[in-house]
Amino acid sequence: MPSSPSAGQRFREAVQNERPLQVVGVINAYAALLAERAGFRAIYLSGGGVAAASLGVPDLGITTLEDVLIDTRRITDACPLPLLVDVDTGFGSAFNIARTVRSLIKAGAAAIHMEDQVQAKRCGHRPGKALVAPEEMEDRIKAAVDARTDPSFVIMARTDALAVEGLESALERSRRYVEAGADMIFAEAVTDLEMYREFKRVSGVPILANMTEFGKTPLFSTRQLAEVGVDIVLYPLSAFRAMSAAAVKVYQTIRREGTQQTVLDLMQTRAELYEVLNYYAYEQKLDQLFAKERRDDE
Ligand SMILES: C[C@](O)(C(=O)O)[C@H](CC(=O)O)C(=O)O
Ligand SMILES: [Mg+2]
Repeated sequence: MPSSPSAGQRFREAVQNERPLQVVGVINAYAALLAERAGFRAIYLSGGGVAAASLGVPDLGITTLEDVLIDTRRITDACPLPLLVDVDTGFGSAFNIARTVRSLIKAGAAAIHMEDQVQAKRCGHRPGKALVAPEEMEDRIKAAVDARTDPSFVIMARTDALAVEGLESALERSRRYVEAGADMIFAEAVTDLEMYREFKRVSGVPILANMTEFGKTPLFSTRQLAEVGVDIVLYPLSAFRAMSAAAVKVYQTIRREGTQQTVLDLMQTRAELYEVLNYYAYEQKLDQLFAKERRDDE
């Protein structure tokens, strides 16, 4: 067991210290550095984001544990903030879920969210979702909890039931998932602010609200969400959507105009990039090392 607070402990502390805790999606290690500089205390690896950005495929359960681990490791190597990772349905049955949990802890993740959809899952804000029985989801949660090598590692259960079975069922499932060992609840595709209050009441654990854009949930403010007891607010793909729109503009302009002159103001400058990466400190280190080598040679 590590002596300094584990990633899971740091995530739990962040949930306590900031109310509600804003968690932003980081599509790669560099985005994680940008989020850290903007002042966020926790970051997120989106399943839809791994699918789209790392593989160029839709969010339909196509990615594997390995795909998610690669992105997780790169992010946790670069950035100390606690990372919540989307593991979709856990990547298999009980033993696979155990492996998912153990591997993600080793990869430096702080928390996972796992959902009650069938393995051929869909984005939570699209039609055609199908769920497993609550008993099967309870088994998934028990497998995850049992596999934890760090008791602070956060197992968050996501329920997609609201859109499929209605509010009563979603609430009942949340209650059961907490009883099975889930530390926190992710109420997916919520349509009314007041519903969060119900999720909080029945589950009695921290609640996450997903403020993904262009979906089923209105873009509530942190103040509105705090009033109904939400503990964590997620912005899974906001920066990725903005980066992608900027990229389209830049590509189209260069192609059309034969120069990037008119889109320079969309770009981060070289100096800004280097500042984020601490480039000059690396350069100085190199200079020192080489100077030392030269002295050693003399
Ligand atoms: C949170 C989510 O699971 C994700 O993978 O980022 C997605 C987000 C989205 O597609 O907008 C989801 O809500 O299903
Ligand atoms: Mg997802």
